Amino acid sequence: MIAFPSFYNEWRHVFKLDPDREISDEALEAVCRSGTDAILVGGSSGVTYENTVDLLARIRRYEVPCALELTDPECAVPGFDGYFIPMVMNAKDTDWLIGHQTSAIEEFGAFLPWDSVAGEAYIVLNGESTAARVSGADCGISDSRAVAYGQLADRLWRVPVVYLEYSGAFGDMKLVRKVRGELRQARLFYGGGIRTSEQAREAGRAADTVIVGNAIYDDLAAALGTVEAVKFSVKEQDHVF
Ligand SMILES: CC(C)=CCC/C(C)=C/CC/C(C)=C/CC/C(C)=C/CC/C(C)=C/CC/C(C)=C/CC/C(C)=C/COP(=O)(O)OP(=O)(O)O
Ligand SMILES: O=P(O)(O)OC[C@@H](O)CO
Ligand SMILES: [Mg+2]
Repeated sequence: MIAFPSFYNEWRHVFKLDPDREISDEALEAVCRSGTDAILVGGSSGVTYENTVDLLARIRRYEVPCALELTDPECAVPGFDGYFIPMVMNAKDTDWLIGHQTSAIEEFGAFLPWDSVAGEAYIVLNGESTAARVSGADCGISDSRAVAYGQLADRLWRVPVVYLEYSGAFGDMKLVRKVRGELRQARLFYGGGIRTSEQAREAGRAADTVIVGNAIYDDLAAALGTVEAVKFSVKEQDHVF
């Protein structure tokens, strides 16, 4: 029997680092030694094999687990602890839901370390974000539609991660709670616009895993403060069956 991937199951707080953005050695050390549960490497644009290898090599000076979000087969660098493959549930063009992923697997699937690979069912909700632009996501969906996307991914497709993505803007925590409350096996990742400890705490109460990205580059001290805020927050309710 093939083991179900679970390298991310205990993660509460994650820092997302973008290979296309510069980070000093000092800042990277602070991020890696912050007590975060993992570093997720990924970006919606400008990610190359070279900048991904370079970032991985620098992160490997530290003990923190490190996973890659695969957004282009060209950037599939070996040596990460795990790999995520995003699928955008609310993409207008199904290429971003299953098209690009299927083509990549058809061509390169034999080289994937499948036991360390997990799908992510993205629901992209900030129309201004790069992920929304790249995938042509329909961000004007109703709450009930977002909940239904989560249920479909979780209950029909058994995708292990549902990712509510507000990249660049702090999202609606009521909706995050609602979507998570309807998941039976998937973990709910939340990411977007976390700039303060209070926002991090709120997100930590609503989601299983909280991802902080852009703040690392814009306000490192505030970003570092989110680790403790998430880790000491208590999730409000657990999965309802
Ligand atoms: C590991 C290994 C050795 C493998 C070798 C074999 C191999 C090449 C296998 C291929 C694997 C595979 C199936 C790849 C899939 C590639 C693919 C095209 C996936 C589609 C990804 C997708 C849906 C992209 C749309 C945009 C999106 C949802 C991106 C993810 C989220 C993200 C990174 C958001 C943050 O972006 P950022 O740039 O920070 O945005 P802001 O400007 O808002 O900050
Ligand atoms: O960059 P921010 O806005 O923190 O969002 C985090 C992450 O969800 C991006 O994919
Ligand atoms: Mg970003």
